[in-house]
Amino acid sequence: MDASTIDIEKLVRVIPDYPKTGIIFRDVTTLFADADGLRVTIEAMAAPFRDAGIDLIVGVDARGFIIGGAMGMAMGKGFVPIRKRGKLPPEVYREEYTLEYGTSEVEINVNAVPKGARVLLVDDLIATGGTAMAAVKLVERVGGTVAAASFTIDLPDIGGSKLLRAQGVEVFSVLSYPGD
Ligand SMILES: O=P(O)(O)OC[C@H]1O[C@H](OP(=O)(O)OP(=O)(O)O)[C@H](O)[C@@H]1O
Ligand SMILES: Nc1ncnc2[nH]cnc12
Repeated sequence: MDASTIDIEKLVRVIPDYPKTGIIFRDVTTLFADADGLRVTIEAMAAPFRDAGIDLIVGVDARGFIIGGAMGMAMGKGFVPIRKRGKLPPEVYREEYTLEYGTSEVEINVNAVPKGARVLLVDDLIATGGTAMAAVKLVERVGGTVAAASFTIDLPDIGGSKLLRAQGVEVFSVLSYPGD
């Protein structure tokens, strides 16, 4: 099956008012539990960046890890994790940020990215862009550049993808939900 014959949107479960009232939660675990859904999504996320001179994939704890390893395999690149606070061994850099339903802190190992590396940032979803902007800052602090970012889902009206583009990052998403 290819992207034209599988409706991946149908595989994303929608949960209103989770984890807080007013949030429409878009759950990709149902999409990734489906073999064709997983493959078609990863291929679609990788396709725009095959000739973009990407050196490395970086993904954010935890749903970004499901995508990150698969993207590394699909593109023949390595994968580096950005983790929630306290999960990586020293030495790390840390950034605090706000997301659609709270605040959090993420970390990267100080030597995780070769100096000057062109990074493709991947995650399941961009809403406020708080998580992605924290990831951009961490990659820059270790000497790399986020050249592009690929998401399964964009919630464009919340503004994160616009913020990221304003930083000079090329942004792609497979699915988009205006109005969320
Ligand atoms: O654009 P933002 O408003 O920052 O929201 C997007 C982030 O929110 C979710 O992660 P979450 O922090 O819920 O962690 P999880 O992957 O561990 O579920 C999602 O996987 C993104 O990383
Ligand atoms: N609406 C949403 N659905 C799933 N994950 C999210 N992360 C931030 N906002 C989200």
